[in-house]
Amino acid sequence: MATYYEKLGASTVREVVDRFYAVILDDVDLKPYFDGIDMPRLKRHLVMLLCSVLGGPEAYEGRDLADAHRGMGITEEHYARVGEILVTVLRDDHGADDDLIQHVTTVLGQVRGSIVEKPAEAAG
Ligand code: HEM
Repeated sequence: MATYYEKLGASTVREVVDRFYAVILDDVDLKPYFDGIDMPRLKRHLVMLLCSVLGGPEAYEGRDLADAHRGMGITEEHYARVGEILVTVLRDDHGADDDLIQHVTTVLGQVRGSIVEKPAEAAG
């Protein structure tokens, strides 16, 4: 059976990552996190990560996600927004099917705890 990676294709993954960061850098709340960041390197690492999450042969050679995001004070809300951007780009711009979206959503749930440092305030 074809992996998600085979269905989508490596060049599509690169397009997804390009578009993903373009949308993020266009968001006034998210942009400041990326000030001074080496974007080509960041893109390369996210492409590797996404390829391996989707079942491709690339090994992820970036930093551990908790180490990479430590001290940024990423909020629950910003994490959710970034996750939505990724899902929207995959689904609406690149026609990813429900199975693939479900898989990515599951992984986003799994890594959330390593990236979010400021959980949403409890209501009330
Ligand atoms: C949604 C899930 C996320 C994934 C899968 C993800 C993935 C990654 C990856 C693979 C890297 C590169 C690590 C390395 O340098 O080796 C990275 C770095 C980074 N991420 Fe994320 N990220 C996520 C969410 C976020 C959010 C919500 C923000 C901020 C709003 C963010 C901001 C950054 C920044 C600024 C860096 C660069 C760190 C540096 O180079 O010093 N990320 N992320």
